[in-house]
Amino acid sequence: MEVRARAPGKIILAGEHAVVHGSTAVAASIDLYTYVTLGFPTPSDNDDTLKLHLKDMDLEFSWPVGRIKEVLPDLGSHAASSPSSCSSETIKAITTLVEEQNIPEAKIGLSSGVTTFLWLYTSIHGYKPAKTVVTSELPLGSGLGSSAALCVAFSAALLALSDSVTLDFSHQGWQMFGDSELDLVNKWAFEGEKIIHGKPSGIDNTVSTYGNMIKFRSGELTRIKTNMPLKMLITNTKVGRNTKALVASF
Ligand SMILES: Nc1ncnc2c1ncn2[C@@H]1O[C@H](COP(=O)(O)OP(=O)(O)OP(=O)(O)O)[C@@H](O)[C@H]1O
Ligand SMILES: C[C@@](O)(CCO)CC(=O)[O-]
Repeated sequence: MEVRARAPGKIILAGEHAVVHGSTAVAASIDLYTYVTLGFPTPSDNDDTLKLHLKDMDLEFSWPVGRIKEVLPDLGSHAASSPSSCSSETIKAITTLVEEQNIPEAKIGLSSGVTTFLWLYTSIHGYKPAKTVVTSELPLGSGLGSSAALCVAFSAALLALSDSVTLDFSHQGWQMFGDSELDLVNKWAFEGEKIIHGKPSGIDNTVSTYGNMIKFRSGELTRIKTNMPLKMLITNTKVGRNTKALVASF
């Protein structure tokens, strides 16, 4: 069985950065998406590995599930329905798994995304073998929420194949999650964002999860419903920045 999830990027219209310190911000989703495809091998595939393919980045990772068990022996009973934070010991253990993959120096910035994947995957599906493919229309590190879209798309795909979400697999095309399922996606995505971002306010994963426009303050979300599409011209300066470092400097 295979699922494909997509999550949009965002633009913050007011309150960027100040939102980290409890001010109100307004954000809108944009029509550029990150896509995650997830599938489990069948027994006849004889494949006992967890695979991640970052297609646009031309990077492929593969971990034998036995190795994941060795490094992360204490996952306990993974519970898709109860999002939890990644402890510093677990981050250290996952970092070992990421370092063993020898990411080339020029692409080392992607390692936090890979760490986040391993945390979300093992928290929701434990030691199960799987194949995951990521593609994205979003530029990374440009303020358009690529990390949040990645976390939301990971969470949505992982939850779609868990017992916590019921989907109609005979349906062709995109399906929308219900409100309680979106809530779960958003909570897991926030836990993922914490790994990439350090101290996120949660606005990026929230607008990527619910779409449209939102007002956000200290974790409180107000959905702004508009039937009028908002036209925005976004210019890519191609000057990247690292949001984790920026937020930490305030
Ligand atoms: N498609 C992707 N594949 C792998 N990693 C990704 C992908 N998209 C985002 N990431 C991870 O997110 C990091 C970029 O996050 P960062 O928060 O710095 O920028 P952003 O999310 O694009 O911008 P902002 O948070 O300011 O809106 C990358 O370094 C990488 O670790
Ligand atoms: C810079 C910031 O305000 C938005 C990043 O897109 C950080 C955050 O709210 O987590």
